[in-house]
Amino acid sequence: MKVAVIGASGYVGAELINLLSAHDKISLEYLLVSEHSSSADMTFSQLHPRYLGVCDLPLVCFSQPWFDEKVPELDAVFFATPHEFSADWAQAFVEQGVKVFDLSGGFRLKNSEDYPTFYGFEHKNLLALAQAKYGLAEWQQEDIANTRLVAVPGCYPTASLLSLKPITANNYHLENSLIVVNGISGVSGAGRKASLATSFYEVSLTPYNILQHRHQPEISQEANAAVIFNPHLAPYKRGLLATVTLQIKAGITTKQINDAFLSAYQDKPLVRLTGAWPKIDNVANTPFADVHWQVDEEKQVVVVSCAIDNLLKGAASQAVQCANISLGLPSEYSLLHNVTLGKC
Ligand SMILES: NC(=O)C1=CN([C@@H]2O[C@H](COP(=O)(O)OP(=O)(O)OC[C@H]3O[C@@H](n4cnc5c(N)ncnc54)[C@H](OP(=O)(O)O)[C@@H]3O)[C@@H](O)[C@H]2O)C=CC1
Ligand SMILES: CC(=O)N[C@@H](CCC(=O)OP(=O)(O)O)C(=O)O
Repeated sequence: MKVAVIGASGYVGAELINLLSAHDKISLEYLLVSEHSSSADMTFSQLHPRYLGVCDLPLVCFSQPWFDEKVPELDAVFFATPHEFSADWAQAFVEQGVKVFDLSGGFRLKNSEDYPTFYGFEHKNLLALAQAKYGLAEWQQEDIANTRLVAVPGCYPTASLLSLKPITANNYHLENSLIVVNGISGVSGAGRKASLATSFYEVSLTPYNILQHRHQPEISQEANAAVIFNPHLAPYKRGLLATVTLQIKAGITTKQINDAFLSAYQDKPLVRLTGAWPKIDNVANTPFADVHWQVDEEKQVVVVSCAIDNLLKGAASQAVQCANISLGLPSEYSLLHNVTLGKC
């Protein structure tokens, strides 16, 4: 599969390029940045010296002439770009027969009216939005294999949904009861562009975007249950933890909950049922999601916690899982033993 990555100068793009460089069924052809990028005319490894000798391809500015000339060479494209950019451009790639893996939120919400509210722009490509499929790799394999446009899940939604879905998919949760998701992310979650709010000296553990974060409708949509989502920013580089508290129906047993998690994940090697509360250090720089839960049958309460690397399972490695599924490969192909550096 011949691919391009748009957003190659960003944090997610860089992780993706590293993973794709190590993938023997995917050939990385072009690395794109924005039309006026400060990284234009550099090589990838000049910008990210950690990858010197791993990937030294040039960073090229995305433009309409580039699209017209190069798109016929491609089988797939990964967007690691701002949401509005992929919302504007993905359909054009799909129309040219190029499969799209969108790592932004440009195609995650089914209701187009949520875009102005949660993303701050009107979605102009409603056909593509209607055709896009959500790509939580452990749960939506068939959709991912059959669609031309995969909406790779957000970082917080990945950890939240891996926690919630074994329960909500079995309808074990008490309908109309409060489901609360508390999330904590490090500063790489905010991307590479400098900002005072995410400057290391400024960051101190704090909630943010309470009751208005764009991941709330995404989690509710995919869990098929309304949630309250409380994101927190913490002073470390990478890694994310989501802890979900929910009420279960009377009579649902600990064994039923345990069986739901086992049956969902026992044949999914990238989701590890750890038997102890997960820690960010155990998943940072890996494609794993570590999950643990506890049930109080008497109070009808379950608490589930999931830790992931926001840039990997929360973005780049999950996109590679989606590409693997599209290629008919096991979703973990090239990820389990290649979490360090690849070659391109
Ligand atoms: N960080 C995270 O933890 C996660 C991020 N995501 C999503 O992935 C996407 C990328 O995030 P992240 O890497 O953190 O962001 P960064 O800010 O680090 O990178 C953004 C990238 O997009 C490029 N870009 C910006 N504007 C345009 C444009 N108009 N045309 C083409 N390229 C453009 C930038 O290039 P340049 O500035 O050089 O022009 C840069 O390469 C976002 O949609 C984000 O929501 C998803 C899950 C987790
Ligand atoms: C710490 C921080 O700022 N995190 C980001 C979420 C990560 C991200 O980029 O969002 P997507 O997963 O939707 O693409 C935020 O809260 O907006």
